[in-house]
Amino acid sequence: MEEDILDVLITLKDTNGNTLLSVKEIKAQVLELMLATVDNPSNAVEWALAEMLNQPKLMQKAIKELNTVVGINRLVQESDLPRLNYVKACIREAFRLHPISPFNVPHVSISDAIIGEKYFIPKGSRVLLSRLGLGRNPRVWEDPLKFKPERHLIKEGGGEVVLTDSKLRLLSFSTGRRGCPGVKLGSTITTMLLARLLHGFAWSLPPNSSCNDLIESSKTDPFDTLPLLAKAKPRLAKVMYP
Ligand code: HEM
Repeated sequence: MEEDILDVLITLKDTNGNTLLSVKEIKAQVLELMLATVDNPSNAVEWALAEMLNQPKLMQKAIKELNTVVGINRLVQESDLPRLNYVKACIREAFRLHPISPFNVPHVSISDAIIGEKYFIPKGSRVLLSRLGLGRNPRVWEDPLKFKPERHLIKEGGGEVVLTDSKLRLLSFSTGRRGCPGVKLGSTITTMLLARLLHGFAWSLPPNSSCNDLIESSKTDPFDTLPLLAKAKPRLAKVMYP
């Protein structure tokens, strides 16, 4: 039988052949994986939906892409994801504008370093990267507070949009040896979630929705109120829904 991650954690041994991780440590590892896998995609997708409901033209563009790539006679499959570039651009924009936390997890420098020929970081410094500072930096992003997925589309040659940014112009999965090891899985889950929600349902805002206020307040207080309230109506044939 194939081992899953829990089997691997339980059977890990130290150099003397003794069990490496205690039950408490295994629980902590599993909890961390579950939080990383659930919280990041749901936060990005919820914000992408809110922004797209606030600018219905963007929603229409994404639906057009889904109708072309997938059609309406089957559900979105993993093999469709490389071609759903507009949907991925919307997710990148949600990562840029609405990160799940203000800072990346702290790192400690293991030696003296000079960054960008300007900044001296002494050995032992605790370094925090500001996700908001990167994603909303007006020197990097034109009209930084505007949700504009088009900025992530690769103009020449129509290359594939990916959710990582190795130059750290925005912080999605971070980079380097402590960067997220779940890039492939995280990208698949997030893109599939948004693609299936948009493909399977027509979304609208209830009367007197506070969606616009939510987005406006996120410009001044980025970690202000969620959840988003929205109505979903099936848009595919009845047999398509299990
Ligand atoms: C959209 C989905 C995800 C996003 C945006 C995301 C983002 C991140 C970020 C920003 C970090 C910190 C990197 C750093 O310290 O510089 C991180 C670390 C980590 N992520 Fe993810 N992640 C996602 C999904 C996942 C998934 C699916 C898994 C595993 C199943 C995972 C496992 C981890 C682990 C174990 C670390 C700690 C790595 C280390 O400290 O060396 N993540 N993630």
